[in-house]
Amino acid sequence: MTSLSDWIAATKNTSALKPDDLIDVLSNVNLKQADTPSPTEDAKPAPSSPDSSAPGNKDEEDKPLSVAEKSLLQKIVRRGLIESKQELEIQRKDPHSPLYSVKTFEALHLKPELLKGVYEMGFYAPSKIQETALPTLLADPPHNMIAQSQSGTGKTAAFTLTMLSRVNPSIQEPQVLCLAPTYELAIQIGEVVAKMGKHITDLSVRYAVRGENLERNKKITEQIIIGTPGKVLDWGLKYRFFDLSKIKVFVLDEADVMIATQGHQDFSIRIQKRLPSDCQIMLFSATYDKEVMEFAQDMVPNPLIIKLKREEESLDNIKQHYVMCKNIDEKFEAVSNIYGVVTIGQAMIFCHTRKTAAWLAEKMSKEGLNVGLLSGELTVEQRLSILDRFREGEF
Ligand SMILES: Nc1ncnc2c1ncn2[C@@H]1O[C@H](COP(=O)(O)OP(=O)(O)OP(=O)(O)O)[C@@H](O)[C@H]1O
Repeated sequence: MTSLSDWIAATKNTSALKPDDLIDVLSNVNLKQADTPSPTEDAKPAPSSPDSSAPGNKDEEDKPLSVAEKSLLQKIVRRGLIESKQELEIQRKDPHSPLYSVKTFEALHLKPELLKGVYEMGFYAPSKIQETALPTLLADPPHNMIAQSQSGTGKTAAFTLTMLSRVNPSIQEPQVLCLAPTYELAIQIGEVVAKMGKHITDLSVRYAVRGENLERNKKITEQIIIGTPGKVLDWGLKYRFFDLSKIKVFVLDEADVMIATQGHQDFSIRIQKRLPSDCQIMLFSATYDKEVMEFAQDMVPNPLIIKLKREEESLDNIKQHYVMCKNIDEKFEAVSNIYGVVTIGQAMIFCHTRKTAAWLAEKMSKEGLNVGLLSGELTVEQRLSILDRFREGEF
């Protein structure tokens, strides 16, 4: 069983109250302020509790999310940029290459149509990782790079910018190859390419993912291929739909997810071996443990390695409270009391089991609140849709 502080994980827009006023109001609903994160609560659930029907508890049957699904959800949840205050750790294999960073996109001397695309996406200044990565990625001769930083720090935008600045739209053949671990992640990258490259004329992208097929003896004319390793290997090596030796830029995104997916690592290595020696290779990963590091170093010769330490979530402006409840009905009462005294714009309530979540959602809906249910039985697409609707303020 969990306490209310597990239920009420994040609330925002708690009316116009100042934090101290809020504490006063909350004390009236018997909330205690926590010195430490959520206390444990041993109280047994009342008979009416959905948790009490343990034997048939469907939550035990929850299929865990795959690494790729987690990564996709994280990408969607974190729509905005995470601006890190952490120092970058930079390792250079080539002692002669200059180490510098830029504070503006203009300083990168991008093609005007590309700069326009960047600005239209609302990017006014490079993110921390972009400041250091971009001058190196865009330098001539090109440098290889391994970059590790958590999701949302601007890696996709950094390699997309590099792909788009190196591609020659007047040549109708693949010059840029980007590998992603899943169909969904490939599409996400394609969307960024489309937005950022919107003003580049004659540029097109071909997805090499499940469901995409080509007639034998066809040649791909799109300049950028974004795909999953198996399909790309088939198209490049087995069917020769494009010439791997003409690739100028090779990106391997989500390397940590890649190695967690059966077969992807081998396929990626086989693709990499067919690339020309002057091809620029970039590898990105949210984590960088030993296995990822070994794979990265196999894939990327002579790289600049950039690592950005994970940003600790700051709790400075978040006050935590808890209510001691004997059972789940008391918990519901506590939630209702809070809703009774504070105007809550939006809230996320985390429950211990999906059954509890469904029960609570139904009870709250009956009280006239707009509630969305997000739990294990939904597909990734359904979850994304709920998150989108939440973001749009529907709940
Ligand atoms: N320089 C920037 N200024 C403002 N927003 C940015 C900038 N760079 C990226 N973003 C935005 O920040 C979010 C995260 O960026 P991006 O997807 O490139 O990060 P990432 O490290 O690849 O994370 P993920 O793996 O989750 O995609 C995106 O919404 C992107 O549009």
